[in-house]
Amino acid sequence: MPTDDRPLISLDGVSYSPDGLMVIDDLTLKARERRIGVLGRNGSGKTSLARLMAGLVPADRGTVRIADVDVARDRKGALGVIGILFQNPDHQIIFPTVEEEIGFGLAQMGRNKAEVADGVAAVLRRFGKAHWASAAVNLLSQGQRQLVCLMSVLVMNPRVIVLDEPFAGLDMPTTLQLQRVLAGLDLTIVMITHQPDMLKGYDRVIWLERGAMVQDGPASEVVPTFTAHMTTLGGADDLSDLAG
Ligand SMILES: Nc1ncnc2c1ncn2[C@@H]1O[C@H](COP(=O)(O)OP(=O)(O)OP(=O)(O)O)[C@@H](O)[C@H]1O
Repeated sequence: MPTDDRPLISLDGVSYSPDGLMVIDDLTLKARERRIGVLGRNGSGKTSLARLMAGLVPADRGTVRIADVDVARDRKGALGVIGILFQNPDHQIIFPTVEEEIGFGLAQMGRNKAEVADGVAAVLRRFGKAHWASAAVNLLSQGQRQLVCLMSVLVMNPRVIVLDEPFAGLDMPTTLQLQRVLAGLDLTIVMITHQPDMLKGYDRVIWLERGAMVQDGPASEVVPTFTAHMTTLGGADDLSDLAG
């Protein structure tokens, strides 16, 4: 059977330099793996890379294509191929009720009212949360709000989701529950984190420093090197090495 060898994620010579500061420096990345991690210290450019991948900011040089969609130029096309989940759900949520929040993306994609309602009901059912439909988002816990954000992304049926430190601020049981939900998703996940233990078993891990790749390989190779390096840095006797 013929296979499609084109990369699902394709960054070509991407540079991003807001206010003249080089944040992402000539990055090229072709990826088709299902579980991809991006590791790096504070300020290494991880969030900027996530935003570039989702097409939320345009590259100053180079192109970002997800499933052949130029995500910065074709915003409507981008919604159907890539979704992003931020660290803080409150930076993502804009509507007062769960159903409005989840339906927004579908409306942006041009779906009519009935299609939006069907899509929202289906994703709520899928997660056993049909009773949340008319709930006020601000009365939910942070973990529940993060799940609303995840449903808001999944309802658009993207090929890829980028998760930018999605468990920060969540307690251990909530983190473990959300991790289980994510593990069961039949799509490509790009997990942005500075915590190597989040990437156990990942097919591919990119270690980013100062907007450039330090190492690129399976988690079993990159995670131990990254951890050893971070431990050495953490053992230094002052704060002079704080990034930024
Ligand atoms: N729009 C912008 N204007 C100016 N500087 C920016 C902008 N976006 C990012 N930066 C700078 O680029 C660097 C990388 O930021 P980024 O948030 O991408 O890193 P990060 O690896 O996600 O960091 P953290 O782990 O601390 O969230 C930082 O020094 C940040 O201040």
